[in-house]
Amino acid sequence: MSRPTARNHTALPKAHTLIEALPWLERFHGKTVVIKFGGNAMVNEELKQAFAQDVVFLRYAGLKPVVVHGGGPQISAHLDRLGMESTFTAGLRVTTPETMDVVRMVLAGQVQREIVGLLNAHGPFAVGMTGEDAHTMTAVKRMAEVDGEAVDIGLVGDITDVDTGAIQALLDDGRVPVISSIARSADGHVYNINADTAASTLAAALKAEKLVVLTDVEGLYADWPDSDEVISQLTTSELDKLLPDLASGMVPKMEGCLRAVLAGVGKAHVLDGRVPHALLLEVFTDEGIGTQVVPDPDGGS
Ligand SMILES: Nc1ncnc2c1ncn2[C@@H]1O[C@H](COP(=O)(O)OP(=O)(O)O)[C@@H](O)[C@H]1O
Ligand SMILES: CC(=O)N[C@@H](CCC(=O)OP(=O)(O)O)C(=O)O
Repeated sequence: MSRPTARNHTALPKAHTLIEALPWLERFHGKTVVIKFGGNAMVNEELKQAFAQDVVFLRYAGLKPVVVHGGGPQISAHLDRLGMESTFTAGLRVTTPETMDVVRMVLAGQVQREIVGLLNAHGPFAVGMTGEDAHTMTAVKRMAEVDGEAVDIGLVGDITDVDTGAIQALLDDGRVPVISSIARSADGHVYNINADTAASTLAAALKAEKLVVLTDVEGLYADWPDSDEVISQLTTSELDKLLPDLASGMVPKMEGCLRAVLAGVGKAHVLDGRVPHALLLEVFTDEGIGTQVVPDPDGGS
């Protein structure tokens, strides 16, 4: 079979595309990137495989990707199959002990396994774990806030401590940790953690270079749901002012981005996971996609 020659007229644009990645490869080599793969971004096989290719590409390019996954729609679908209702208060799932069993089974037993399988089709990279493993995330019970009142929503937790030891050991060994948003409390309860919160807390604890949140919208809309104009960049103080006006789906994401950048993560991005290879485009090209949160120029909040 004959190979196209290097003089082929299609070769130069390809070389330009590869060279465009060079400054980013230089900048991010050896750096940790936390990627939150939302349940709503796991729409079809093609997108899931493109996501796995991107993560493995980052790994081969010398970055240290850490995947934190969601699975809200998958949990709701399973509860539905069991004839159990899904109830959300202030964007958080009301989690009874029976619901928690399903959350744990779907996140750690189904969604995480699927992502691990997709990544490991490329090599022995992915190792699945939950926040329970090796005390990676320790939680306390979290209440929801409705009209200024604290509401009990069951076994929903907030992370109080992160032990990055197990994740670091996996990264040092060249692995890609794939983490489900479940955590244990010091007194042995298992809590359901919002996956955006888990990803941003881990990004902060790992002192990641970047947090990338993949979801099912193009980014943060300025005037949602009335307009689809995406805010391309926000500083932490601009985001802080905007947070009280945001609708529920975006609150944990944008709160997480703010928390991560204030804690020293270089940048946080919300990207459209329905666009194939959105992750790769964000990390390795000059293309400005989605919404990025950057530190204030003066270093303040
Ligand atoms: N200002 C906003 N900009 C974009 N999306 C918004 C905004 N406010 C609320 N949303 C909603 O947030 C959703 C994303 O959150 P969520 O459904 O929790 O996704 P995921 O499963 O990826 O975590 C969007 O699909 C949209 O319906
Ligand atoms: C407390 C809480 O609401 N937990 C979420 C955990 C999964 C999640 O956050 O998944 P997405 O990122 O796909 O929404 C839930 O039970 O749905």
